[in-house]
Amino acid sequence: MIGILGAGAFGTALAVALAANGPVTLWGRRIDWRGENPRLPGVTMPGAVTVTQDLDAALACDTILLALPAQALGGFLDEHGARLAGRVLVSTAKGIDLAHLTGPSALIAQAAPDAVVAVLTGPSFAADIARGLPTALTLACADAAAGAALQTRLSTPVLRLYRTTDVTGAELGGALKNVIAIAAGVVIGAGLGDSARAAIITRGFAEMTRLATHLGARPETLTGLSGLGDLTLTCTSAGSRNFRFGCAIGSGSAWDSATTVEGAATARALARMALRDGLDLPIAAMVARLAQGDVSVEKAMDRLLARPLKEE
Ligand SMILES: NC(=O)C1=CN([C@@H]2O[C@H](COP(=O)(O)OP(=O)(O)OC[C@H]3O[C@@H](n4cnc5c(N)ncnc54)[C@H](O)[C@@H]3O)[C@@H](O)[C@H]2O)C=CC1
Ligand SMILES: O=C(CO)COP(=O)(O)O
Repeated sequence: MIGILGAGAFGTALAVALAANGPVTLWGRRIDWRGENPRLPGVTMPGAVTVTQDLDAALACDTILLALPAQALGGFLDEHGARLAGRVLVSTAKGIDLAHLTGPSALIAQAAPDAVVAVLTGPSFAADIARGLPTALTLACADAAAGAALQTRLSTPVLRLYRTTDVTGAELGGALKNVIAIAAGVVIGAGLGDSARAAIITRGFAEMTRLATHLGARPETLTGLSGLGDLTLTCTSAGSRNFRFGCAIGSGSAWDSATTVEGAATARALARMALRDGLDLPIAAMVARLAQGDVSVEKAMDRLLARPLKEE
């Protein structure tokens, strides 16, 4: 049976989609809604989904999807990680943990060393998945046989999973694209135009590839759904919270800090990793400063444009 931890927009959307394959237990720490999750308005839960605040019910499942935000995952695992032993654990968070400078799969593997750890990522808005719109994702698992079994188990007629053993590449693609989506939003919010956005996407992709391959990812994973695919979606759609957050920075508009924006903390993590490893990640470093209000949009653009001219 499938359990999902985290009854936010994405956990709820996955529960709705996977209910097509059988019963699903969806756990949230505070379920103060019935029938329709306010984080996913207009979506009714199928009968095959049990929504619960009882963590034991979800932990009784053999396959568990962790749909908590990246910066919340470490705390959750500190408290409950030992109880995840022996399960198949699928991370869906798209971020780098600021405290440990690692992706969610490493945190999970550390908390539950004997578990099979996989990553589900790729271009997919929760609202699209919940509405049953066709979606293609990447399922990454270092254990090829376990990955193939999961691929079958988590695919539905409209949710098409492609598999890879490159967990590092798949996970980093999903985390890093959020940072570039903020940058793309800043460009659009500040009225700098579509040409500048295309430049940010392309140079951002170069940064993503530089860091991911440095950390052991296969370059071709970055050009797949989890990298280029998700980068394209989030840099071009107002459906993305990271992109909208960037737009708000660029236009000087207010932003609701309760909204999950994974790219802000991940940009800070990347800035630290760049320093640690001597890497050049100028867009990520600038996003980190913009997200914290440490630099104006004008200064950020001036600084990026004033960098020495170089080969592409
Ligand atoms: N919303 C989307 O379209 C997609 C989201 N994702 C990823 O899924 C992850 C979750 O995002 P969303 O569900 O959209 O966020 P959300 O903001 O809708 O929901 C987050 C949920 O996590 C819960 N939560 C936060 N801290 C917690 C803790 N310490 N213990 C237990 N529960 C906690 C919150 O109560 C909330 O229900 C993120 O990493 C995001 O990047 C991935 C693909 C698509
Ligand atoms: O990861 C996503 C789409 O693939 C969702 O993006 P946002 O978190 O920016 O809304």
